[in-house]
Amino acid sequence: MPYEKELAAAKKAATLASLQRVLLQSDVHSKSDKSPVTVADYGSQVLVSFVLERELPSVPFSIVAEEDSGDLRKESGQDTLKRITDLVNDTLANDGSYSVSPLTTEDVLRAIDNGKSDGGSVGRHWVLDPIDGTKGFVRGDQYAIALALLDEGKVVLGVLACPNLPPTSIGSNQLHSSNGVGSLFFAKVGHGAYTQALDGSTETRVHVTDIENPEEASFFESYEAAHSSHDLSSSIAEKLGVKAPPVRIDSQAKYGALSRGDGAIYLRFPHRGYREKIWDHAAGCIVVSEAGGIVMDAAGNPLDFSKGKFLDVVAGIIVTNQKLMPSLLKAVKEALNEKASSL
Ligand SMILES: Nc1ncnc2c1ncn2[C@@H]1O[C@H](COP(=O)(O)O)[C@@H](OP(=O)(O)O)[C@H]1O
Ligand SMILES: [Mg+2]
Ligand SMILES: [Mg+2]
Ligand SMILES: [Mg+2]
Repeated sequence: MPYEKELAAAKKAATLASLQRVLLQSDVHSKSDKSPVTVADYGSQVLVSFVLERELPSVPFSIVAEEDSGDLRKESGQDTLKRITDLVNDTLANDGSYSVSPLTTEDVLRAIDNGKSDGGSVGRHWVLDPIDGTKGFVRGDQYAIALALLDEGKVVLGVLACPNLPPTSIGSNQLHSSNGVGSLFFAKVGHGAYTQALDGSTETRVHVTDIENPEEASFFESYEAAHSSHDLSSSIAEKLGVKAPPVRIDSQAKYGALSRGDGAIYLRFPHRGYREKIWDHAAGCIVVSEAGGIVMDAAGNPLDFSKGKFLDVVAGIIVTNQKLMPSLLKAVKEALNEKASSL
């Protein structure tokens, strides 16, 4: 079966990365674009790179990943580098599946730098967001380890590990895992999407909701208003006739929750000038598509992951089922036109 080994390796990598035990509020740093990064973001990138290299030793290796080692190579980054190294070694030792001598700080820097690839339309490239939703992670809310594989520019498999998303469906007031077990979602092109509890229970196939009436639909959007216009999505929801208030959660956990029918629509409208990155959508996109949903930009184009690390979309990203997409696209067009004429 195509991509079977790769999917198994990706599940193992994302699951191991989700087992890091960290003190939440500490160790938050600011990157040059002012966005936060934590010891756990780096640790996760190291662990995923390490597991993929171990599990797929014969394959040439390319990863397009969010984090880089620049700040950790500076004098001011030495403390953080040490903490990342300890965290990764603790996680590997607790897991026990790999008998290795502890990684050195040099090994850690090298593993982070494995993520330097530019991706593109030729060959195979892993796409990694080691912690998606860092702000959610720091708050103790939703976050995801998101890993996908591109082959000739197309996403062929994806895995989302969501440590704070309960394995049973969420309502708007039950967003947190009550027993501490999270959810894993995975999909392979042409083979459907599946979920299992992050502690490894049996897998079940997932489908997006089959709701046709927008009045019965609920929608997801970013928790952070800086990441997506809440005004625009409420205007779209109103035009469409959605009654329920927005469900705001961080990260690609939104794609996971949508793939199992917890909500019907995901709206994302970044503010002017922001360019989306492939690692923020690749894994979520294949999980939802294989669950029967559709992911498009606001002009109705499919997402193109073949152009390098950026994902150039028209105006925003919208996700829903086949039945609701035509009326959603119409509502989006109207809301965008209204916004343009009011400027
Ligand atoms: N100004 C902005 N507009 C849109 N997205 C942004 C943004 N700043 C950061 N992001 C992205 O939004 C992601 C989180 O998505 P969400 O809003 O759905 O929780 C972040 O991922 P990281 O947390 O991996 O950096 C980051 O890539
Ligand atoms: Mg980030
Ligand atoms: Mg992200
Ligand atoms: Mg991230």
